[in-house]
Amino acid sequence: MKQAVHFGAGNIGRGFIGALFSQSSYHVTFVDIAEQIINKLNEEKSYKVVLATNQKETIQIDNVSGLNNMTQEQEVITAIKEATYLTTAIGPNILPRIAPLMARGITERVAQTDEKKLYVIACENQIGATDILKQHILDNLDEETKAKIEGKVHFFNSAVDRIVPIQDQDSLDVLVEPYYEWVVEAKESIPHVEGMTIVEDLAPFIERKLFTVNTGHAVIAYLGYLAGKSTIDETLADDAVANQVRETLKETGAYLVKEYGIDETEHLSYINKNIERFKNPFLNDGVTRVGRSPIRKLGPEDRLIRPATQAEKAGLPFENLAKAIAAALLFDNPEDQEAMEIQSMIKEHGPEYVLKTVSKLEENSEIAKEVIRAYDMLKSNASEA
Ligand SMILES: NC(=O)C1=CN([C@@H]2O[C@H](COP(=O)(O)OP(=O)(O)OC[C@H]3O[C@@H](n4cnc5c(N)ncnc54)[C@H](O)[C@@H]3O)[C@@H](O)[C@H]2O)C=CC1
Ligand SMILES: O=P(O)(O)OC[C@H]1O[C@](O)(CO)[C@@H](O)[C@@H]1O
Repeated sequence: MKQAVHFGAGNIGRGFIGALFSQSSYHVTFVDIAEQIINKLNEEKSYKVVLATNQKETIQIDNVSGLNNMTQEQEVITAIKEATYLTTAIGPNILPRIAPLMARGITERVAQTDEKKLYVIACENQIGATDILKQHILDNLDEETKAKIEGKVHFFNSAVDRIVPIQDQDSLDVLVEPYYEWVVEAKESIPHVEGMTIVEDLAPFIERKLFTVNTGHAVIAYLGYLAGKSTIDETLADDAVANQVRETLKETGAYLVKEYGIDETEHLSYINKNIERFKNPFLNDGVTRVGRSPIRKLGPEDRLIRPATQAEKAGLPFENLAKAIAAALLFDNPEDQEAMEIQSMIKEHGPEYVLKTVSKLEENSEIAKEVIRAYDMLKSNASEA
């Protein structure tokens, strides 16, 4: 049986990428630090993907097992030696931590005469995530191995799109939305995986996805959090928020249409389709999950700042994006470490400092000024409420 090794047995790992491999007749070895999930995978050897619809249709996922990367390093290395695919859905910040073990697996693999190719794909909400992972892996390889991986280990960037909320931790089963899209940039033919779409140039796909699905979602999450709402669908039921999402996505849309020559009418229907996805009441998706890790989300290449800076460069409006950035600065969820770090920075140095150090916006740039205006307004509205 063909083998896939997937790092991250969480929501996207089990509910999306691992499930597609299993449905494509691969055995999936999930690698994770969560001992409870690994034990369950090895005991139950299967789980269900449950679609978040009225009927709650289920898909049986078989041929799965688990390894703990902290306590079973040698087993992970052996699994990498035998795999066709090596994938991740672990969170962008974790990639540097798993790269050394991946590098050891790759080193042992290419030391053999085996010519079988290995395909590495990071499935994260980040532009160029596989390139970033590749660099971390290369940093952990000796010169001889670096030369040997040429033609044997292939790295492909990808865009992953499926909403998978936080799950009941007692079960391996995963509730997912029915929709999904997995786009992989490859200039050659690669082993077939059900549901994987191959494209030659990922840039329009990942930017369209990140600056529509993820920007729109972030707007709802941060405004919902400020309004004391707990879920995305509950927040979106407020017409003022729905309007704000639409206006923000018009701004990202104007940039995408200009940059990639995307058809305007088609893009409008893509926006509408995504707003409908956010309304799914069966997902019960928390605003704190969608807004999680605001330092990452306020990064210069992420879903809020990049479309704003790109819009500014293109002479397009960015006022609604500025409001979304301001709302992110007010996300003070005590359970979220990054939110707490931002709040301490604001307390000590003011919001301008976060925009300068985290978002890399120039002090007194038009975007920074607009964000601060919106921040003051949202803050005073919140204190009056
Ligand atoms: N949940 C969603 O709807 C979507 C998530 N994504 C992206 O997929 C990635 C994963 O997200 P989720 O599956 O939601 O997160 P998750 O938190 O459900 O899963 C991450 C898994 O990684 C494991 N992990 C953390 N640190 C580790 C380490 N050092 N070594 C081994 N395992 C470790 C955790 O135990 C967990 O099982 C993120 O980059 C996210 O942005 C992309 C599209 C949709
Ligand atoms: O997973 P991240 O990058 O923290 O952001 C949450 C976002 O990712 C998703 O989980 C799926 O793309 C969305 O639900 C949301 O926009």
